[in-house]
Amino acid sequence: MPTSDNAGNGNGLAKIQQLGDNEEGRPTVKAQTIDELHSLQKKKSAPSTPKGSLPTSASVFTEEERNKQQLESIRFPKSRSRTCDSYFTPDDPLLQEISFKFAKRRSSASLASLTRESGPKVVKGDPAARKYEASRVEHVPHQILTPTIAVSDSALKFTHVLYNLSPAELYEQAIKYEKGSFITSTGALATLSGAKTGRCPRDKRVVKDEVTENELWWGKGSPNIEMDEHSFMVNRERAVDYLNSLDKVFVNDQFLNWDPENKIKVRIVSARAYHSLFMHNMCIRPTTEELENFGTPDFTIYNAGQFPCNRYTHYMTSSTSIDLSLARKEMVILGTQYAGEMKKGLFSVMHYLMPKRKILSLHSGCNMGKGGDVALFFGLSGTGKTTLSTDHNRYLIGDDEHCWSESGVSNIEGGCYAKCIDLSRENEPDIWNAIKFGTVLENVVFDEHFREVDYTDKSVTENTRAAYPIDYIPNVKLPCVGPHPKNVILLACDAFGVLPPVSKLSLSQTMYHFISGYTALVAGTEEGIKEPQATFSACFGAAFIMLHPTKYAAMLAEKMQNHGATGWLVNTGWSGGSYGCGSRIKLSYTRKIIDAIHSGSLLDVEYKKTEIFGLEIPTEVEGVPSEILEPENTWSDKQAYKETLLKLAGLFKNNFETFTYGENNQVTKEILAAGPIIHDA
Ligand SMILES: Nc1ncnc2c1ncn2[C@@H]1O[C@H](COP(=O)(O)OP(=O)(O)O)[C@@H](O)[C@H]1O
Ligand SMILES: C=C(OP(=O)(O)O)C(=O)O
Ligand SMILES: [Ca+2]
Ligand SMILES: [Mn+2]
Repeated sequence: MPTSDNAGNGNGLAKIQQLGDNEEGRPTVKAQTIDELHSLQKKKSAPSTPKGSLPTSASVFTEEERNKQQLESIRFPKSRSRTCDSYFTPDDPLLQEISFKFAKRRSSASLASLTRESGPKVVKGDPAARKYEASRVEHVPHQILTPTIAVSDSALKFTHVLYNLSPAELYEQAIKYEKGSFITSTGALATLSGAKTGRCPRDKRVVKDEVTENELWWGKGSPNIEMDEHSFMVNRERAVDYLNSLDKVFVNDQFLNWDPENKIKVRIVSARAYHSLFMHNMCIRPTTEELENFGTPDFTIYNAGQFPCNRYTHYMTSSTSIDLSLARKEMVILGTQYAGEMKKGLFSVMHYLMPKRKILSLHSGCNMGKGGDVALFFGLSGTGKTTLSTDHNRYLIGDDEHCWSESGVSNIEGGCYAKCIDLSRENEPDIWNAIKFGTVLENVVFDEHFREVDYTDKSVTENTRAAYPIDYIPNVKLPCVGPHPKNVILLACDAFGVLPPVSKLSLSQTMYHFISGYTALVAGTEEGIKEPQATFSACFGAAFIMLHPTKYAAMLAEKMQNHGATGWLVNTGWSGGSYGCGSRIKLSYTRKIIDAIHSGSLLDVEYKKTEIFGLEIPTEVEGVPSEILEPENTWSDKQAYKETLLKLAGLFKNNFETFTYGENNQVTKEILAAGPIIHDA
C-alpha cells in the first residue's frame, strides 16, 4: 500500500503533484532555461592582449565560434600521423563534417578498450555489420545485461560500451560531447549537473516487498519512500530503454569498502562522461588484474538522469525518481543528473548490507594520528566532516562514509567530495591542491579565458563541489583502513549560536545527540537575515539509513563502550549570537579544538556543566580564547541568549519524541535523560 504521502487517487493512478521542480527542499539551479544555465558558468575575461594587437583574446569569439574552434583543435591535433581524420583539412566544411562523424565513431569504438589492437571500424547502417561489432564487444569484460525484447528496432540498435575509461579518455568524451564541460586553469574538469544541483531526498524510493517490509524502517521520519516492484520495473525499463537508445554508454566496474573481507562490487551504467569520471574518483578503483576477474557485480546502478520518469507511473510525484530494489540489487536514476545521488545511493545500500554482517555503517569522516589514534567525524552536510578530516597533520582515511567492524574502521569510498563554496588555499590547502587534472568540479563559475575558478561565485548554486580520488590528498592512509576509534566527534553547525564550541559527552549523551542528529543552517543567504533552520536527521544521516535509527545507535554504543572511545560535541557554527548577529566560529579555532581532542590534552582540563543541555565544557583550550568556550559570554543580550537556548532545547525535545514511542522503542530512559532538561519556570 502506498504511504499517505504518495496515496493513489482511488482510480489506481498515483497522485501527481504539479509543482514542477521548484518545490521547497529540492535543490534546483538558479536558471530558467538551459542557455541561461550555461551562461552562468562563464564570466567575461579581462582582455589578455593589448589593444591593437590581433584578436586572439577569447572574448572576441562568440560561444559558437569558440566551440567550433575548440572542436577543430581537438580533431586536428599537431601530430596528425596516426589519426584517421588527419587527411582532411580543417577548412573544408564538407570534409570537416565527414571527419567529425568519423572521429566520433573512431573515438567511441576505440575507446571501448577492445579495439586498440585492431584499430577502429566504421559501423554503417547494416545490421550484419552491427552484429559483427556486437560480437567484438564481447571482448569487453562485462556488458550491460538488458531484458531481451523479442524483435524491435531498439533490440537491433547497437550501443557502444565505454568500459572503465581512464580520466584522460573521459575528459575527451566530456569535452567533445557534453556541453558545459571545460578544463579549468588547474586541470580539473568543470561540469554542470543540470537543473538539479543537490540531492532530491523526497524522490528516493525503495521497493517494499515481503522481506523489506519487515526489515527496513518505514513511516514517519524514514527516508525510505515505498514503491512496489512493478513500478520499479517500469522505471527500470524506462532507464534501460533510454540508455539503449544512445550511441554509447559508460560502464564503471569498481569496488566499495577498503575492508578486503567486506568489499562490494558495483557496476555503474551511465550516459555521461561526467558521471563515469565522478564514480571513477569516488569508488575504489580496481587494478587491471582485479578488473579481469571482476565477475558479477553485487550491485548495479542504471543512471538515466537526463531522462525524466513518467509522472503517470504509480508512486511518482515529480519527474525525478531514484529507485532502489534490494531484491534485484539495482538502482535506477531518472530525472536528475546530480552525481551525488549515485554516491549516496550506494551508501544507502551499504547501510543495509553492512549491519547484516554486524558491521556499523557511518556517515562520518575519519582520520588517524601519527600514533595510530583514530577519530570519527559525524555531522550533517556542511558541518565539517570533509574539512576537518582533511588535516595536514594527520592521515586521511576518508571524508564521508565508513564502516566499523570487529577489526576496526574502513572507508567505503575511494574518493572525496568536497564543498567548494568560498574555498581558499589558506584555510583548506590540501583540498585546494587536490583540484587538478582528474578532479570533477561541479557547477563552479570560472573566467572564460583563463579558466580560473571563482570559488566565491554562487551563480549556478551554492552547492559547488569537487570530487577527487582520495590519493590526491598527500597524507592519505592507504589502504584506507585503521584501528578502532579513540574519539567520536559529533559536529553540529549551530546557527542559533547557543551550543558551546566543544563539549565532552557521556556515552548516553553521545547516543542522545547521535540519534537526534542536529544541525542548524541559515535559511537563505540572499534575502537578508532569516531565522536559522534546525534540522534533525537521525544518525547524522537519516537520508541514507535503511533500518530504524536505534539499530545503528545500539551498535555505536556497544562499539564505543567496548573500545573506550570518548564522545565530543563540536559546534562549527555560530558564536556571539545567532546567524545575523554573531559570526561563524573561525575554522582555525575549530582546528585547535580538534587538535586538543586528538592529542588527549582536552581530557586533562577542568570542566563546567551547562544549564539546560547539561554539557561539560572545558574552561580552556590551547590556542582558543577562553571566553568563547562558554556561549553565554559571547552574547551581549543575555536574555536573548536564554530564550534562544530554551527554544533550541524545545526543538530537541520535540524531535526526540519520534523515538520514544512506537513499535521500535529501544531508547532507554538513560538516553532520554541525557537530552536537554527544561525546568518549568
Ligand atoms: N569553524 C568551522 N569548522 C568547519 N568548517 C567550517 C568552519 N567555518 C567555515 N567552515 C566551512 O564550512 C564548510 C564545511 O563543509 P564540509 O567540510 O564539506 O562539510 P561536510 O563534509 O560535513 O558536508 C566548508 O566549506 C568549510 O570551509
Ligand atoms: C554528498 C553529500 O555529502 P556531504 O554534503 O555530507 O559532503 C550529500 O549529502 O549530498
Ligand atoms: Ca554527507
Ligand atoms: Mn563532505
